[in-house]
Amino acid sequence: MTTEQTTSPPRAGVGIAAQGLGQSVRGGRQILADISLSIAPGELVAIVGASGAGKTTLLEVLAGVQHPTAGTVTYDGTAATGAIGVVPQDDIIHRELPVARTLRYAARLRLPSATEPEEISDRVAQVLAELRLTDRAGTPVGLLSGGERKRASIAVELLTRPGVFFLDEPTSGLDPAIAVELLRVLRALADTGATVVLTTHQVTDMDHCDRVVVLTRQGRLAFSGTPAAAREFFGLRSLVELHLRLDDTTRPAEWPDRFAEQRDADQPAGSTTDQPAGSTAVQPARSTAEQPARSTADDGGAVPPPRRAGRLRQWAVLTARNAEIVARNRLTLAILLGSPLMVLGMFALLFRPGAFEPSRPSPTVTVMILFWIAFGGFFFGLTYGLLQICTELPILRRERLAGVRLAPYLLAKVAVLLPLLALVDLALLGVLRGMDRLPPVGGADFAALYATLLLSSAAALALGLLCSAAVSDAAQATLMLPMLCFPQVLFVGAILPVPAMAVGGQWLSYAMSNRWAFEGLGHTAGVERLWRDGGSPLGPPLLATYGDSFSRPVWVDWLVLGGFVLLFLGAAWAVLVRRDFRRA
Ligand SMILES: Nc1ncnc2c1ncn2[C@@H]1O[C@H](COP(=O)(O)OP(=O)(O)OP(=O)(O)O)[C@@H](O)[C@H]1O
Repeated sequence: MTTEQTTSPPRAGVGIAAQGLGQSVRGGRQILADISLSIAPGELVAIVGASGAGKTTLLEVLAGVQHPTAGTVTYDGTAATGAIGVVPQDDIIHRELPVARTLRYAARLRLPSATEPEEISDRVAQVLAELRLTDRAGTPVGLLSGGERKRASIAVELLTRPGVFFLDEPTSGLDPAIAVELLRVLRALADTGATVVLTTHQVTDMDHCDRVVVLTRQGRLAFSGTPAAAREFFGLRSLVELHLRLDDTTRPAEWPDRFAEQRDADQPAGSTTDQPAGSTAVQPARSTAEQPARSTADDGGAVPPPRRAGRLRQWAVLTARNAEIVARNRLTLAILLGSPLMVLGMFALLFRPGAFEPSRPSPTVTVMILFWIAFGGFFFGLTYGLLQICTELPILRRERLAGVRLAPYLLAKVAVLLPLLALVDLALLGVLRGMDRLPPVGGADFAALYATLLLSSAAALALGLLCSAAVSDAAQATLMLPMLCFPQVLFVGAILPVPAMAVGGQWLSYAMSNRWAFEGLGHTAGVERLWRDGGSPLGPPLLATYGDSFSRPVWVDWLVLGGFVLLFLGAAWAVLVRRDFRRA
């Protein structure tokens, strides 16, 4: 670890007051009960308790990430949080990008659109120095050590210079020396005026903090005050024995009751948020005189909401970041482009040339060629989209909290994946056309075939994004694949013509984007004329079974496919909105 000097401009810390907090989950189980406490600006605070005691829940409620079922949280006396930094437990930043690039994208997403590039560079350099990561700036996040990754994760939130940080188990999984180093970084942050609240399992972390908030297994407040006061309150020489002491009672409610009694005795009537004797000595990390310029809330006004980048800027930044992630992940790129090329090779091996030859056409082969091209476009689009969101839900959650909007997020996915699909679709049609697996259509008709296929891929991409938004992980998304593909094979009208389907099937076929792609391709490829007038006796009877499938003008198919694109994207947006990244 380097020991370079850090520049830590003063911050406006935020005082937090919680009153009567309760949190219940589905089924009525209460995770937190009647928690009242106050945290002064510039304090470094550890929330401790046994596993499952509700530490993360309390942290998220204090941060405004979860809404409590009872009680209130105020920040400098107001309900508005202002700028806060939330650093989740998992290392949830993209692993492919170097640290400095990650911070640059994060800064462009989080800072107002008008921020000059030089200012962003300065801010990134400052934060790298502050978290002692300058010499790791060019290293991909995935290659950092655990402690460095944690600091990189904190650095992301530091960019906006928030007055309060919430960190969920920042020291978990770190070796003791690295954990101490990280706590020093957090101490330094608090010393610049920021309020820092963290959860921890490590009792040794407590001694680095100004205040410890102790929860019982039942999610009740057993204590809030200085580490020294905690030792006195629990009758311990060292806080190492705290967990044993908490469980060392036949009556679990004993500690919260004692704490409440002591607090009531020490506080003026009506006050329930302060500490008992011994803990009232807790001061902000800096005295009032030392406090840096405070937010307007100090003067009785509301903490101003954080300004953030506009939608267009967010879309541009997310698009650039997605493109860089894809470009840096060579294997992913090879799979994205390589698997369609393999399918193309299979088509070339499967289908003989000349099926569209007017003097001796092969009507059944033409159906299959058109169907499989349509299905190929659908399948590539679907698989491109299916893993996009579910594999980065924690990242999205974190970025939502930092003000990233869902429409730019979704459209940035489309902006990177659609050009790749356009390449693949062009290769598919161009190669098959060059190998005489398609009719020798002119430029305009080729463009029409391409437009149909690309729209079909776009609809499938949007469907993939929708499903990816709806599931919880990659395994669920993969399990959806057959469910999504089978109907797009069975109800398209290629294997069984639409007029030959049962009524239910006919209705269902309207909802299959692949049907419209298949029929649009057939119309442009001149299937109707070829079967009716070509030199195959199979043609006219086959055409009769397909009814008017290929007679519709192709723009109708385009309209329907365009409608599917909008419908699926809109639904993906709505699903993400409903997911409610703030747990209720
Ligand atoms: N949304 C939820 N639905 C149901 N139960 C939940 C939900 N969120 C948390 N819980 C439960 O509430 C309890 C407290 O969870 P929480 O994650 O806050 O505990 P914790 O003290 O941070 O635990 P750990 O130290 O193991 O991370 C746990 O038993 C957890 O299973």
